[in-house]
Amino acid sequence: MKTVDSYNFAGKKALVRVDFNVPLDKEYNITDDTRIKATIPTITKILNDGGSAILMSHLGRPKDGPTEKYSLKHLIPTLSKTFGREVKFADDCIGQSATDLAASLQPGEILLLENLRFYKEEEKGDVAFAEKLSKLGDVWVNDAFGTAHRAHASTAVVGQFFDDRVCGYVMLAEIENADKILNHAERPFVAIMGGAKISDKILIIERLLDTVDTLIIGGGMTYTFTKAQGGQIGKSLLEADKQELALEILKKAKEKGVNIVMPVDNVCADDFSNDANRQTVATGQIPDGWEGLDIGPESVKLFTGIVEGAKTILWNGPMGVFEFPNFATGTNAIAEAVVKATEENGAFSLIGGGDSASAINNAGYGDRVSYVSTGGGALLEYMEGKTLPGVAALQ
Ligand SMILES: Nc1ncnc2c1ncn2[C@@H]1O[C@H](COP(=O)(O)OP(=O)(O)OP(=O)(O)O)[C@@H](O)[C@H]1O
Ligand SMILES: O=C(O)[C@H](O)COP(=O)(O)O
Repeated sequence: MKTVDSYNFAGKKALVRVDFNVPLDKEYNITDDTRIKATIPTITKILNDGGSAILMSHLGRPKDGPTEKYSLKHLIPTLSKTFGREVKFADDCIGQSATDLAASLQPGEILLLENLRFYKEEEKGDVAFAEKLSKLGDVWVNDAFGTAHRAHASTAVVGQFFDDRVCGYVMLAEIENADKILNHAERPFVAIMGGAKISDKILIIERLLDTVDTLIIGGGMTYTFTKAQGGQIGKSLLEADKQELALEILKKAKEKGVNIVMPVDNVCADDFSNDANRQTVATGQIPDGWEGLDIGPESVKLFTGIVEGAKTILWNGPMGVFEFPNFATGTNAIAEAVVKATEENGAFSLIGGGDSASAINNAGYGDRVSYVSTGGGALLEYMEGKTLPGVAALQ
């Protein structure tokens, strides 16, 4: 596999697939720019070599063609600031305007194409669409790890039209760090899985049972386990059809000698809102009409004690509804414990993308853990052992 390090971009127009699928607020301000910052090394290398960069990405999941809400033009001010130069914008990713702008691009210049998903052909992996994209550049660079689990035109199919397919720094770092966890985990290895649904995490949980010493489960998915074991969960999140599966996981963990740790108490609310009335109750004793929205103080003590003694940590998914400050205590406490283990115990800590990454970044801890992944689904699929189409296309 060719990598950015070993490739000389002098005089080349690099067509770079990035994952600029970043969260925007109502005024189109970027609320977490991790994915943009992550691409600085790759783009800087291209420009410093004397090449130019044509950036292509998706944003959101537009259904009906061009939509203001999903336009990548909203990223231009941030990109220009990040790269310290004007970033040009093509208001279409193919067609005459994109072709002309790409053709006139000079060494050291950056061009951003409009949202690829404004064409349904992108997600379909349409070959003719991929070929049109390929005409814009001389070499294809894939640095979109966050979208590498999609076999789309720009992430995979386009590769066949280039002699030179180059793996970017983000992609390399993501794979290297995930492999450290999968293949070289120092013990004790503790995985913390949270978030809303068991169904999204089941494959990774099963895979982890083969490698971890302790699996901590928190967040909304714990209530399905509690209910399956006969506990009272009030109106907490429940995947009723996954109760069997929950019991199956517990059984498998026992067989494999993995210690599964779940909350012993929960902060519950009488309404799904930050200002709801709150009470802390033991696990399995949530009254009717109440729902668990965070782990309780005893669980925080239990979980952080385990995390602080770990040598390898994988964290994916929040411990509660951390978007509500009154229910963010558990998630923030885990973030602090991960930092402590990393700094004081020399642990290697990898934070799975999406919500856990924004929780750790918003708490200001992004630089104090070993690695914050830019991938959500992509990281999980990689860790489940799947071949990612975006990686396969580079090989
Ligand atoms: N007890 C709970 N009740 C309801 N929702 C919860 C609860 N705990 C966590 N959540 C919600 O789960 C969501 C995140 O769950 P999800 O399964 O999407 O995790 P994730 O985004 O995959 O994690 P990551 O992004 O770190 O990979 C958050 O929006 C959070 O509010
Ligand atoms: O945010 C992500 O996980 C990636 O950008 C992929 O987006 P998608 O789930 O809409 O394909």
